[in-house]
Amino acid sequence: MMNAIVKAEELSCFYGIVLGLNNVSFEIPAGITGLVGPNGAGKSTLIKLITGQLAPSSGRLSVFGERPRNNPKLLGQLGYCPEREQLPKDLRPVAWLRALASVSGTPWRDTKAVAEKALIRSRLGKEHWKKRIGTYSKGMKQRVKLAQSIMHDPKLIVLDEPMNGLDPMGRAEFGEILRELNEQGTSIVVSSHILHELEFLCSGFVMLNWGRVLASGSQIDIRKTVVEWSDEISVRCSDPRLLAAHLQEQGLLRGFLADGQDLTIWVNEPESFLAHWPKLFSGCDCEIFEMRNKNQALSSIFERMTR
Ligand SMILES: Nc1ncnc2c1ncn2[C@@H]1O[C@H](COP(=O)(O)OP(=O)(O)OP(=O)(O)O)[C@@H](O)[C@H]1O
Repeated sequence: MMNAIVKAEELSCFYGIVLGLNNVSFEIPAGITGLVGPNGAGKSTLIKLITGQLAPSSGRLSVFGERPRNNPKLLGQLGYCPEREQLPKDLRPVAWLRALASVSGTPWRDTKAVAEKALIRSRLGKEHWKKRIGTYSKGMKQRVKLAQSIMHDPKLIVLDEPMNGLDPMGRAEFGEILRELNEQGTSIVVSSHILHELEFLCSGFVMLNWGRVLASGSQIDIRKTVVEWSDEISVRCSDPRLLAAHLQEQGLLRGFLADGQDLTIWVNEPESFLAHWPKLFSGCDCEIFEMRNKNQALSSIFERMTR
């Protein structure tokens, strides 16, 4: 890939014998990229590798062409927004950010401007600046954390599950802020265990599960992969032949096999089928007991990610 900003080659990271990431290779271009996968998939591990907090156990990872570990020059170009909340309840946001900027080497007289600019960019309304952070909503705290990560004007911001706990409106607003930062030239890597949360925001994804990359690339690339993996679907139901006829009438099937209460179907457009199956099954007088993809692992991931 031309101009990859993050490149992993056969990258592994183990915690003792626990597997964090297992031999993954992928590239992330400039733009907004989602790291998606269920809990324990390896998202935080990857984020900690990108931000130099962990060292690879084997393989290579480069960010803007350089190794992140023990690389202060590179780390100065990265912003990190951790999953955990580590904000002081009793401070007001400007005081907190000024302290951080000062610790990072900004001359004290400049810290006010730096802190305020970051709060404006992360869209924390000025009317809230006089309140203590402890009184803030989840969404407002996220904005303070974001401001914290962009004070030094990084080229890449990495955010670990920033949408967690936000309501749909809060997620949409936070997405807007990230999009605006990206339009101003900052690349963004953002993780979530819910694909749906990031679908509207990210141009590309790295999909992880059990420390492995299931798929990576643009939304279009990934959809193609998912389609290839899951065109065979098994259904246990009260009347397989009736259901097969119902689906066939709608032109959805390439083929089917009915055996007792088991129906195996090969669908033409798995992605759309899996997204709409309740609607497609409705109107058929057949009770559905269970539905599985040929690739079990994928079906559960797919379900969890697309829910
Ligand atoms: N400090 C650690 N010590 C031991 N094992 C760890 C440590 N951190 C993560 N792991 C393990 O590594 C694997 C990947 O975890 P990781 O936190 O990267 O996943 P994740 O996708 O970020 O999940 P979550 O959304 O739950 O944070 C899991 O099996 C996890 O238990």
